[in-house]
Amino acid sequence: MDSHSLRLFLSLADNLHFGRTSREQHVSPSALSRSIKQLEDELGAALFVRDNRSVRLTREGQQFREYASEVMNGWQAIRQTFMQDQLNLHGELSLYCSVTASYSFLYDILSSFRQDYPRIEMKLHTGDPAKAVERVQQGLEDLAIGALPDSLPAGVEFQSITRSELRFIGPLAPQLLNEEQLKHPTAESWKDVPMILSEEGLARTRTDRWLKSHNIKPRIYAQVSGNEAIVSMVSLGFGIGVVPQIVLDNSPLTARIRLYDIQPPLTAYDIGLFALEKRLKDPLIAAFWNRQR
Ligand SMILES: CC(=O)[C@](C)(O)C(=O)O
Repeated sequence: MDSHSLRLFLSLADNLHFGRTSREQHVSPSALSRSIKQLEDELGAALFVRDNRSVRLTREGQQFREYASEVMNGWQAIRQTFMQDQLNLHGELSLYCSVTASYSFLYDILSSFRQDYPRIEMKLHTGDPAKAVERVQQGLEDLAIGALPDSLPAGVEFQSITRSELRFIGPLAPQLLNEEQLKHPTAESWKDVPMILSEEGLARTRTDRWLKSHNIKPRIYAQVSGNEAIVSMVSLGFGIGVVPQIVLDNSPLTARIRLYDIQPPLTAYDIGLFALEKRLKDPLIAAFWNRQR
């Protein structure tokens, strides 16, 4: 039994007409019959007497009608209270994320959050997601979005939102890696390959580990902060780089870069929300945190 089946029952009890009830409640006649039948099975009593022409409530049906309308009134009242609480919650919430995150999955999250909590003002700060955890730790942000590190610092909570592969990318022109270099990356064959790397963060650690496992000492052309900046440097032909797929999916420059198939691939990113554990009790932070689950 759920609020939907109670609503259908009450409507049929008012209308005493299957066709009209199914139209009013936007359900098919067969779904309506099924729902009523299920209620009757659960209760072990017939609620309606049906014959070809008419529908009538049984005595049990009349009793159940009183019960159902009390439950529905209680349900409406509690929903109203919760909605009022949401509407009353107000203040500022700061969120740090990359430009990519703000265009992609965060867009939907923020637009529905705003509908439910119209009086909470979001302060969005964009930057390099490699700084997400430290910005939350330093108390500069209430919440931040970034990739889950191999070990999460004590006191910081993480909640996953999406996954994204880490991809090696290069410019369309000039061609910086040939087939041989891709199939057999060695210190010798890669020694002159220019690389654009993140200054810090997980992509950097994972790339460094990969390079080391092939004994490659990278020729670092530039170190940049933020994945969007890596894509733009790479598309300009300055070097090859490593970025999460989601950044490519949202980049205006994808037509100017190529993807390299490097095996085995780097470990994918688990992208999500960070907050300080001790601050999760703050009603504004909790409102945002708990609705992602
Ligand atoms: C880690 C993160 O926030 C993203 C979305 O993958 C990114 O922008 O790099």
